[in-house]
Amino acid sequence: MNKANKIIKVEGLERSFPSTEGKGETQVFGDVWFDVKEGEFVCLIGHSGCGKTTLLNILAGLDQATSGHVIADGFAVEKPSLDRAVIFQGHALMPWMTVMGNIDFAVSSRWPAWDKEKRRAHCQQFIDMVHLTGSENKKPAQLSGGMKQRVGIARALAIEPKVLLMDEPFSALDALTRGSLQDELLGIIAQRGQTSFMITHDIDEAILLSDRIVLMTNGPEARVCEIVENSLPKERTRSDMHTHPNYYPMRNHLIEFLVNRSKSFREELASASYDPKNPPVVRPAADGDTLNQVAS
Ligand SMILES: Nc1ncnc2c1ncn2[C@@H]1O[C@H](COP(=O)(O)OP(=O)(O)OP(=O)(O)O)[C@@H](O)[C@H]1O
Repeated sequence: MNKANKIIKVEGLERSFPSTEGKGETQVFGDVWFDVKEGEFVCLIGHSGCGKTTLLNILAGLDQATSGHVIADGFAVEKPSLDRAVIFQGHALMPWMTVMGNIDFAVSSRWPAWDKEKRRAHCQQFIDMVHLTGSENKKPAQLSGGMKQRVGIARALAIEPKVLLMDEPFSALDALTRGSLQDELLGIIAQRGQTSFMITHDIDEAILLSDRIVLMTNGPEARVCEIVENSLPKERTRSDMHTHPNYYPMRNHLIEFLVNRSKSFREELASASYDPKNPPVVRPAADGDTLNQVAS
């Protein structure tokens, strides 16, 4: 795995919509620059309305930026691609199809030349991976919320995307189901070295899953305030991460951002040292935070 290979490059992205007053435009976010490297898990955190879903939709090719670009594996994103699979908040499953049918539909789009037997064997691997063995012939209405989201994960991974894009995939689930799915996702992603980008409101989810966390200030005119490097060991689990000395420095830094800095960032933005192309990179840790400006 080449950590330096940037699979996604977000370059000066801006999205504006016609303002509700009918005059001019309202900028949701602008001058957004960051990247996602091969094999990396990047989370985006920000308050409601800062444009997280809009940004993810642009990464997926489902929406167009007002200005700026997204480069995915060397090419400008202009439309959806099977190289970028999306897992939505809702399950977005086809209700008339079985678990196998939903996954097979995606797999047959990816590899139209494969015969049914080959497709089914491929789908089965991913059904087994998300622990849905035995539920192949069930329809979405016969599944719990967690099972439906497992189908969404299996379907996204089965097309072997270069990047997995996730928009708060566990937010509608109860805490226990969310926890077990986070654990499973962590294991699957580590095993496959899957490059991933996830939007979340959940600080612990971000600390558990991500290598880096992009902090967005409040909208309108949201900006990337900072990039936080995860200072916990890569081999963390949900049950042991709280005991690591770097856990509270990480958590407190993220809470402080959401409670205060996401609102007051305009003052930091005005400081001469802030460069949107190279937002500050901070690594909160028990032995003191390290802050560095990293050239992109
Ligand atoms: N098609 C659209 N037309 C006009 N305004 C839009 C459109 N889509 C999004 N917006 C506005 O853009 C802003 C950001 O919306 P978005 O859903 O991206 O935020 P978010 O950070 O994902 O919020 P949440 O965390 O609540 O899901 C909101 O003010 C929303 O009203």
